[in-house]
Amino acid sequence: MGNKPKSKSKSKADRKERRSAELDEISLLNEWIESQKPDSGSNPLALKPLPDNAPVGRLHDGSFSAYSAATKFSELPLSKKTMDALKKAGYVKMTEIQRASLPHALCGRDVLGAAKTGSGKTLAFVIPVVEKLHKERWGPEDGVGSIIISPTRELAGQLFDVLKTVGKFHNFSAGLLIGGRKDVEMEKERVNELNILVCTPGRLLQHMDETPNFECSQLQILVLDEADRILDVGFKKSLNAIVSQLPKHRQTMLFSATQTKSVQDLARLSLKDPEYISVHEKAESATPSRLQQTAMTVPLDQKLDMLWSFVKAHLNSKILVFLSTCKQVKFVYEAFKKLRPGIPLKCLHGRMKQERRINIYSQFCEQRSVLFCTDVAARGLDFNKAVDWVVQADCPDDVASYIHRVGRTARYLSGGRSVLFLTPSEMKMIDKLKAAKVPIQVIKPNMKRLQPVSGLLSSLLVKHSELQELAAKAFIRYMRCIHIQKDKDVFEVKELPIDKFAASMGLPLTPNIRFVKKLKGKQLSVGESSVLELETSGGEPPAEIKRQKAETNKLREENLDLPAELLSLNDSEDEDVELPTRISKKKKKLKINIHRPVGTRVVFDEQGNTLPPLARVAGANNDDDLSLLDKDKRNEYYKKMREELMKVDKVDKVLDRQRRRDKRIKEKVKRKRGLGDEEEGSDEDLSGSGADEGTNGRKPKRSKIYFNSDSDDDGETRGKKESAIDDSISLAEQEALALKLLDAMHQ
Ligand SMILES: Nc1ncnc2c1ncn2[C@@H]1O[C@H](COP(=O)(O)OP(=O)(O)OP(=O)(O)O)[C@@H](O)[C@H]1O
Repeated sequence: MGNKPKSKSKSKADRKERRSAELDEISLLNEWIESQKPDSGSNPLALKPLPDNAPVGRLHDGSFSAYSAATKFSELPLSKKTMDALKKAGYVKMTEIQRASLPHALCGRDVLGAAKTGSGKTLAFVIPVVEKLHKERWGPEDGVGSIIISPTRELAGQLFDVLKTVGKFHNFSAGLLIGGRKDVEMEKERVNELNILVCTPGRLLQHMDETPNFECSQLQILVLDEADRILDVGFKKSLNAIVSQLPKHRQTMLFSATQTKSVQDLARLSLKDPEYISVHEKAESATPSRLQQTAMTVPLDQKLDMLWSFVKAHLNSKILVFLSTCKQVKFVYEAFKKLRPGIPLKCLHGRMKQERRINIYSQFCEQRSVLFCTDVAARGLDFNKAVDWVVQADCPDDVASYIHRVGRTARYLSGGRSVLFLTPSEMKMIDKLKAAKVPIQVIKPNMKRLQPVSGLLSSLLVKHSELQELAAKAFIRYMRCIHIQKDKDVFEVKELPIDKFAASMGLPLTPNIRFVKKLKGKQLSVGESSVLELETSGGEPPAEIKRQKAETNKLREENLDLPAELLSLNDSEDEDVELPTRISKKKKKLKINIHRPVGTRVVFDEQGNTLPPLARVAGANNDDDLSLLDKDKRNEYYKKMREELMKVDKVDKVLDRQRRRDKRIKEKVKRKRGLGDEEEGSDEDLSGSGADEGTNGRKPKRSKIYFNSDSDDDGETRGKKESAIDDSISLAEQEALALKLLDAMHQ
């Protein structure tokens, strides 16, 4: 007790002493930074490095060491707190981008930094953020001092971790503001106390719009990681809205492996004489030197076979597989999982709940496994233990996207390998990659080692109707994705073997696609009924809208936190889907494709649910997913089913012809009736006569019969009446026959 006042005064004195030491340190750092500023526009990498063990900081003569020539963190004018944290994390030597940009950034300049993937850009902006606020003695009452914006939630989370590492011994408050989190109300209460925000654009804008008293008028530093992505059209509106609420007087830093060079973009951010730092601009390749890159031609309908074979051949690796849409990721993941390849499988896409996304991300960091993902994982992510392979099963949108995807492997000093599957029509991508200094080698796949998976998939789809729906959606999404791609040199729907592709996914029939019209075409091989052609009746949307839509769809795939006005540009989830396995909500979706191949008619049960064509076989043996793989059994079943369906088709055609004839006659009768009215009198008379048919013994007039045939008479009467014009086979008989056949199929 007696000691208490003493220790209190001691701790007060300690605090005072610490504060004064901190102030001294800050003033020394400011002096050091100011006196040794690198020339504006100079490249620190061109300077001769300081000799080993050379003194750093204030020298004997009162001058300071030249930090622009620093190669180690310890040679930079950094606070002790930051230095200790870097040391603790094991960071000693700087990477090239860090050496080139930190001297400029530490003296408050705007920086536009570009360096290969995995080259350490994160520390190049996190250190200046922390140092700036430290030197300004930023505290909770000062509000938001720095904002770091990332295009994806996972990347924002990763940046937040690096910030925690570097700021470990500092006293700032920092917050991760990303969409998909439920605690937004709590966030709103606390966001005004945060000094550093790491966020996605949508969530930041949400706070700007909704959080009372949220303001960033004191902002010191703004950072855009993956800047070219954030400046891209998909984020344009949100970024403009954000920037309009920030003070113009601030430091701005933009980093990416594929940096923007657009003057317009930079003007939007009001950069002041930025330092352009592109450390690998003169390098031989735009990708890491330890990365081995290959590409191979894989016909679209063999893609899944190739992917399956690849996975089976690399069971001890950590593999990242990129596909172009969420639905494909879901389908391939679910289907392959059921086929148990012998390695854990995971999937990551923007439609997943945030918690699950985080779990999957951390599991993949730790485990040898295959992660199927969309471009949500393409940028910035640094999976803890090295990724061995990046497989691009679907062609990336452009060269930049390729570079970021392959950049998930061969990071920092480690090596890695990548393979790109290209359909024959996508091979032009190779020229584009080579022109952008990507050393990619085209190799021939070893077809002997190909393990076909399509047969297994069709069996799976029989058993799991939900998988059939998923496959159909994946198919449609893929087609739409190709359709909206802006680079038509590479992506062309018309070049794709659509029916074969659907079959390779195990689909019993090719789903209809709303945005395209099926037309007969010569590109098709026998057995394929159609090619897809753009529907032109409504007129093509202007290129910019198409592009915005494509971009927005892409962002949706990545589930970035988009503002509502951008989301409204999007089609609803299933807009293009006309699935045989579900009843569409909108009436107009109920289209019948009369051109579909013979034998692909869909069968419904009593509840109106469709039955997969092989459901009967599946029902016979439920124990094993692979039980339907008896080839003979399956072929026999297909043959029988085909015959039955052909019979039904035949009857359908007769019925159709009959109906059309009925219609023609009806119209004729109507026309006649028009005349008859004049001749015979009232309507009453007409209908009455028809109803009386057979009772007065007179042969009724044909027109009256057909007028009545549309009434609610029972089938028998109708049959009798119809027999008056066609005595070969009645409509009722034909319908009964059709029903009988359908019934036979159900059993
Ligand atoms: N100076 C350093 N010393 C040792 N390791 C470092 C250093 N700088 C960065 N790293 C490590 O290198 C890896 C890649 O760094 P980082 O994620 O910052 O790369 P990047 O350039 O941002 O890549 P991308 O373009 O893919 O976003 C990380 O694991 C990081 O911890």
